[in-house]
Amino acid sequence: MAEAYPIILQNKITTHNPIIVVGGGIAGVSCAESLSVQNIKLPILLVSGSPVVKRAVNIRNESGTVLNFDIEELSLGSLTTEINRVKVLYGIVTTLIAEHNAVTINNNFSIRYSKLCICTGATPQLIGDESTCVYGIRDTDSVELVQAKLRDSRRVVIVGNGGIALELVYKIKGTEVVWVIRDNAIGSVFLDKGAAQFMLSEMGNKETRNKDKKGFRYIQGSKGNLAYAPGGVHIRGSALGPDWTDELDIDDVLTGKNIRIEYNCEIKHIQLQETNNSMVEGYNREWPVHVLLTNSKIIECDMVVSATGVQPNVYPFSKDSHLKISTDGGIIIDEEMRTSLPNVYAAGDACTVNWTGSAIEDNFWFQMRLWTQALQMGNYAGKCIASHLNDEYILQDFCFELFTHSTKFFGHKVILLGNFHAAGLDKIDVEFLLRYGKGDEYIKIVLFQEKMVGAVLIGETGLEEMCENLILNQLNLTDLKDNILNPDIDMEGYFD
Ligand SMILES: Cc1cc2nc3c(=O)[nH]c(=O)nc-3n(C[C@H](O)[C@H](O)[C@H](O)COP(=O)(O)OP(=O)(O)OC[C@H]3O[C@@H](n4cnc5c(N)ncnc54)[C@H](O)[C@@H]3O)c2cc1C
Ligand SMILES: NC(=O)C1=CN([C@@H]2O[C@H](COP(=O)(O)OP(=O)(O)OC[C@H]3O[C@@H](n4cnc5c(N)ncnc54)[C@H](OP(=O)(O)O)[C@@H]3O)[C@@H](O)[C@H]2O)C=CC1
Repeated sequence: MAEAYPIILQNKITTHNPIIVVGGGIAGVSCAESLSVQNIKLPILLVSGSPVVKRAVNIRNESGTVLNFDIEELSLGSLTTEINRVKVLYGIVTTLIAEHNAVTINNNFSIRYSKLCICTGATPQLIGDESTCVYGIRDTDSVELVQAKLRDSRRVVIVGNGGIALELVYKIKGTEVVWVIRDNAIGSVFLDKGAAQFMLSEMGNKETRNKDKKGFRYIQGSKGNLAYAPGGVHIRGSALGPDWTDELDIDDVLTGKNIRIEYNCEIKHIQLQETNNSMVEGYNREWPVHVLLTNSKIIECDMVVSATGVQPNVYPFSKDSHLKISTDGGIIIDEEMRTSLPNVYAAGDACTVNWTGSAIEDNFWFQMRLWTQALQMGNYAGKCIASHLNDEYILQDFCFELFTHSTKFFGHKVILLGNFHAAGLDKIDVEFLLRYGKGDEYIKIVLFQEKMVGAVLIGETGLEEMCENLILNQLNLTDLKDNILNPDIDMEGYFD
């Protein structure tokens, strides 16, 4: 292998082998930034396959651990002035030659590294391609393409039920949308059925049926939880077990918004008008694309947007058979961001964490491919690399103790904390506390064995700090849970 890829030391860059960071996304740039302030003498080289890089700026804490920041796009060249000590190279890493601690750039020349950090992100995992009128969204170019296509479209089919679909469905105006999801509620990657109902009732014109009392929702259960409405009206319900949302009925809420949701199905086949074989009799040639769903319906449309998740970019690194790849396609990393290859690290969407500790036990962090995690992982990878070079002990960063995500869906602020999905918990020991103010807020707190393990906070709830403290300190809430969401009691003040 070494013969096939002769190694040329890039003496122009350094007489020592640099630390090479591959990828100009948030993970790569934050890794380079983090390395630039560590106590290390080695040069730092950022290799990016794109001339435009992304950097997190104006980083601010919404509460102890909930982060928010803006994303700045800048030219690769300007990074050298923005980040001290970092050199840049516009090129694509085409081979990893781990036995020589080297990477090949553009199949042309190779550079040895002291340490390598792979931050190559992910690519949309699409159900088709442009030849079948299927489009995906990942970067600025793809957004522009989809926007342009949408402008000329009368009807679009959106498939997928995660972040992109949620944002797109909300934003599209003037084009009819048929949203195809394989679940029985929208936004299942981030939202439970109650939150989905909250979002839909915001968007649709139709009132939800006979479920609201004085502006708040009361859910029947069997354990005696409280559901509160803003303004202090409260009623005692009973247990909000994990299946409480099964009672909700959200069909057709979007009638009148030019959005139709096809639940519990997938796309089976896409047929273009040029094809002579029509799927069924009565094939309508007015529409260029005919989409056959697994529920046997046929949707006539102009285009399909596939918002169906991402696949980590691990090629060309995965050509090395010693690099362990997870079943989800990411490069497996340990607690100190190391891959299975010596001196090789990974961060951001490209990696898959293999850490012990889970939301079910005493750690409330889990991986999701998100901006915040790309930033935190890149930053921490820089610290890990420096500590290994200096032979120092490193404590895992605090940010990996609690999952936090701050975003906006359907125009509402959404904060997700800890095990907000109540994933993997024994149903018998789970309770939900709920506060629901129509159009205002939706709060769901997940208790497990009387302790808070997760929270969904939609709207301006002001509860993020209290919730994150209660999740982290695992206080027994048996005596407090009935009041924790009572808007008339200042629980934040109580815990101070
Ligand atoms: C449409 C959309 C909206 C999103 N919205 C949100 C949101 O609201 N909130 C949120 O938290 N997350 C959001 N995300 C997810 C978030 O964008 C990603 O999790 C994050 O940007 C990943 O950063 P990264 O640095 O790991 O990868 P990327 O940003 O994908 O960067 C990878 C970089 O590696 C480079 N590269 C790849 N291969 C090579 C190679 N072989 N050689 C050299 N360079 C290479 C690429 O050119 C690129 O510069 C969204 C994602 C999408 C697609
Ligand atoms: N505001 C935010 O936080 C945002 C975050 N993002 C992030 O960007 C990345 C890309 O977003 P997105 O593409 O929405 O990915 P997500 O991972 O968020 O969602 C993918 C969705 O597609 C579904 N899906 C996958 N394959 C198929 C298929 N063949 N047919 C039908 N449905 C399918 C999944 O269903 P199932 O769950 O059943 O597998 C899931 O609902 C993600 O990392 C996401 O977290 C994107 C936009 C906004």
